[in-house]
Amino acid sequence: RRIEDLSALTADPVTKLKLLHYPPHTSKDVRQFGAGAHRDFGLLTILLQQPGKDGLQVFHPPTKEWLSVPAVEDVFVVNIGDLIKKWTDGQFASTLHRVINAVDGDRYSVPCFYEGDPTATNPFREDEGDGETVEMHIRRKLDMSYGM
Ligand SMILES: O=C(O)CCC(=O)C(=O)O
Ligand SMILES: [Fe+2]
Repeated sequence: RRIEDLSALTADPVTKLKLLHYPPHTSKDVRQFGAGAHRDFGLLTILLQQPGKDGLQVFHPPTKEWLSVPAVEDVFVVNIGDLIKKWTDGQFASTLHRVINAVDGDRYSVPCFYEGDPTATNPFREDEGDGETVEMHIRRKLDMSYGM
């Protein structure tokens, strides 16, 4: 499909900006994280980390290792979400990631979740796939995570 065909996806997008605060990590419990392992729901997440406050880790499936993503000044981390994974039949995989506030003191981060136009359906396929809209997808993911 042509790139212009993606315009339905970006016509009137829903974006969420979260301001996150992770207190110092004091727990000795290895099962505890600032944010447990998850994949973001939507299209793309653009994440600003506080410089020097490492803590974000992404899972690398080939080696089954968790890799640290350094928090570098003026650098954004871009995460692929579940919606892209679904719409590209897994060609672009959503990253499994988690946060542990490893450095002393508080950690702040600012993720921006770009979900796309809630009425859009799969723009990568002529037949629109299963017809699920962005809104239906996000609601389904919220239901699964929080029983909403
Ligand atoms: O705080 C971070 O670095 C990542 C936050 C995150 O993964 C999320 O809010 O979905
Ligand atoms: Fe996330």
